[in-house]
Amino acid sequence: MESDSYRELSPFMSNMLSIGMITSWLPGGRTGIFGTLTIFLMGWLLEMGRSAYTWFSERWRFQYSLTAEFTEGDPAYDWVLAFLSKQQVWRRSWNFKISAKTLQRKNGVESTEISKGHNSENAEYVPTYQKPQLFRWNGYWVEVSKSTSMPSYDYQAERTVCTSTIYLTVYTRDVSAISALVEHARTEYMEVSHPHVIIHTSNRSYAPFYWNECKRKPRRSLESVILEAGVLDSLVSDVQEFLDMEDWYQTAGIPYRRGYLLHGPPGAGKTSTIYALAGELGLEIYSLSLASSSIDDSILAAAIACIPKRSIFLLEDIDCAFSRAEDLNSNTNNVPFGMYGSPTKCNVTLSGLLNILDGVASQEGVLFFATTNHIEDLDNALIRPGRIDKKIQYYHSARPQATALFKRFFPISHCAPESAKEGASDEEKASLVSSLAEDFADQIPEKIFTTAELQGFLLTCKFKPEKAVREAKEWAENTLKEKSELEEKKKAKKEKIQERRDKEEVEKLQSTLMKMNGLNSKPQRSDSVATKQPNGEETKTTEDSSKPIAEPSIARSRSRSPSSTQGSDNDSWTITESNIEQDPDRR
Ligand SMILES: Nc1ncnc2c1ncn2[C@@H]1O[C@H](COP(=O)(O)OP(=O)(O)OP(=O)(O)O)[C@@H](O)[C@H]1O
Repeated sequence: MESDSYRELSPFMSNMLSIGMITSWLPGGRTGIFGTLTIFLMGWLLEMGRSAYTWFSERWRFQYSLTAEFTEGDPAYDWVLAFLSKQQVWRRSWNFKISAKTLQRKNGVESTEISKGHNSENAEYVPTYQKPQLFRWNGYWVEVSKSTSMPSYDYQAERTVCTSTIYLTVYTRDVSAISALVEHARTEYMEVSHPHVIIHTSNRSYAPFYWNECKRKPRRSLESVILEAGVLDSLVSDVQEFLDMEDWYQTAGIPYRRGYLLHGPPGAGKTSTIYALAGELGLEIYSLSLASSSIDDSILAAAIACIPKRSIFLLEDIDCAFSRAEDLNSNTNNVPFGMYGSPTKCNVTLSGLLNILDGVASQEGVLFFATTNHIEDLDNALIRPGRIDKKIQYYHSARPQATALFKRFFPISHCAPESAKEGASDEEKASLVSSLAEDFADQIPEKIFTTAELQGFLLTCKFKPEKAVREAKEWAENTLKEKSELEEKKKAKKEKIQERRDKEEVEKLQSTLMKMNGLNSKPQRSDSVATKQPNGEETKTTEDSSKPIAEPSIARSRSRSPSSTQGSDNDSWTITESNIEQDPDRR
């Protein structure tokens, strides 16, 4: 800074000199070298004063202030944004970034405050803090400023990205002021976030990794997730116990983390459970999909390294990563992308994931949640205790779930059954809804439909419980029919694919054997002996030229893979070279 002032001095001096020269020759100006020198001296004194002020103020600032830096992507960045919004620093802001309100978290200021009664619910006002602003907090002067990195193009996300950094300068020598401010910011952030569940995701596929997407969803109550009795309570108390027992884990020398696997049919409520749990316990979710080809072991390790303590790390549909390889290999040529057997490729290796779960790359104090529709496809090593500590199975909807869902859809506060008598009390209406719920459950075959399917049907009968009961049977029959037709189609398609695979495999093996035969017959030709005929002509004879080339037999065998704990059978093709073996010359 000091040297900068001196560097600035020489152009300043030459400017003063030229101004002095010009003014001295203007009409009425003081002529001569004396006038020029006076102006030059005055300018020089002013500049020296300015430099001295800068020098002293910078030294003072350096010694009596502390600056904290918060970079976008780090959770503390969000805390500080929420804190600044609460401090109303934006009231002195010159710049706002305005965008349509979406689920995306942007830490905008309260729209009602900024718009003073105008309807601005649809827009989000985010102060940019591009110019430094000073405010008082807890008896300290604090200055906020922000810088944004040069834009770079993210090829994966196909858009230009910039990273912002917020600087908070607290004018004090007390370091604890900064930590108090950060803690205060975090508490306020939790308060602001309370009505929502915050879900962080990322589409960055290169270093430095950070969770660059943040969404908020309205909190979902635990009661709204309908599961078998006791399942949710036991999960919530398990998670709560884990969060309360950090000391015990440390004393016992056990890694402080816990893994949960939620498995069962799609639409049974696995994701809903995790969101409701996060809302109940005030935890943030960091979610990744291993189905994305941009994620590899190093990205996964970096991702988990940036997750703060007491958060949920969610890997959805974990089976997509390591299983179904057979399916994927089989038919990538002819099936459109996104359909059965689509060529999605996961770059995360099983050992990479195991390392993360084992703690080599994992973060202490993080709750790991994985969901899958196919637990049978998962490697046993992945789900052994220590990596997955609690497994929860989800089922198709049973009768109690169907009735509970019906009651949740038709609360008497929102709809009165048509069949209720005029002037019926709330109790009477409630008991009527309960009996309608039983009638509804009578129409629905047990453990066939998922809760999501039942929810889809009930949505077509909003505010009309009687209609739902009337139409349930027909809906169930039609849906079952559709399902079985779909299953048939899928089966036929699978068989076709399998047939084609078999054919290709046979052709491949046959051509390999033909080649082997060709190789085997070559040395025999070289064994051919040249014999001289009495007439002097040389003739070549091959030892077994008369023997027919044996056709290999190809048979399909089923072998049980020792690594497969689920006992899945592997189809494999073997070549039975019985006829080759019988013929020692062919070896
Ligand atoms: N047990 C349940 N209780 C309440 N709602 C449910 C339940 N199961 C499913 N739903 C509803 O069905 C929809 C899908 O549920 P959700 O995403 O939780 O299922 P999932 O098991 O995670 O499915 P997938 O395996 O496909 O991810 C949500 O709208 C949710 O409200």
